Amino acid sequence: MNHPLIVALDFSNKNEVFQFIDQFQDERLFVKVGMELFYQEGPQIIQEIKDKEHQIFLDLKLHDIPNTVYSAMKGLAKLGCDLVNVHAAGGKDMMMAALEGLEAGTKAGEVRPSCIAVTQLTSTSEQQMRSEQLIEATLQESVLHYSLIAQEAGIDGVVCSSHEVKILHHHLGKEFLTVTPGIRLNSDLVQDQKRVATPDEAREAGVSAIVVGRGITKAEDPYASYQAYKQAWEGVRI
Ligand SMILES: O=C(O)c1cc(=O)[nH]c(=O)n1[C@@H]1O[C@H](COP(=O)(O)O)[C@@H](O)[C@H]1O
Repeated sequence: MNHPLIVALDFSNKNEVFQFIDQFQDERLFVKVGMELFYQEGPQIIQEIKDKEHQIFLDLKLHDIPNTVYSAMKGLAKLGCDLVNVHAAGGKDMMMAALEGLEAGTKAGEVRPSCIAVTQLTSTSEQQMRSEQLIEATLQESVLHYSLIAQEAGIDGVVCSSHEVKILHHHLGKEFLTVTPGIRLNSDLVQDQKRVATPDEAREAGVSAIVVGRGITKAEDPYASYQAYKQAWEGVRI
């Protein structure tokens, strides 16, 4: 993965999606289709976006028993996305089933989508994690633990916040993908996110890909905002 800035297409219908995408005539984007859009427009939205030659992260965060996740991933693999995800809390067997489903559903001659596991949502604080999930470890320890079981299951990487990336690199190596939402420019509102970072901080932490939604899609000038995020994210990578 070549350090993409992934734009979260959190829109409720395809008119809004294409109004947004059509502003980027000269750019091949990496976009994220999440639950809001997928549940309302269905699987055909994926092909319509692919027809415009954009790369796709299908973010449905699967979390169910291994058999169900296997079958769901087998179906999703046929859509030909670049990246999909599961919740690491579903467990190692479930993550292995997800990968087997993806292998089974990928068309001959095509590469299976990369699969990453959500560790602790970026909208979760350490205090919430402790009181609501009854996890006594620190948030970093919990993210590291989920990442370790994801790696043992053969998963390609994780979704976490930029704050946990250095410790993941230390224990899991730099090849293991780290995809971080909760990205904000200093001038942006934090909204419902808890563990946020700027694009520069994410780059300095060595993040593989950042995910940006409202900071771009709800900006007065989405194209200018995308360019501002991209510039900050690309900076000078070491
Ligand atoms: O899996 C994700 O993409 C995800 C995981 C996570 O821990 N936090 C998180 O915010 N996301 C997604 O990343 C996007 C962030 O959007 P903004 O907060 O608007 O930038 C949303 O589409 C979320 O669904």
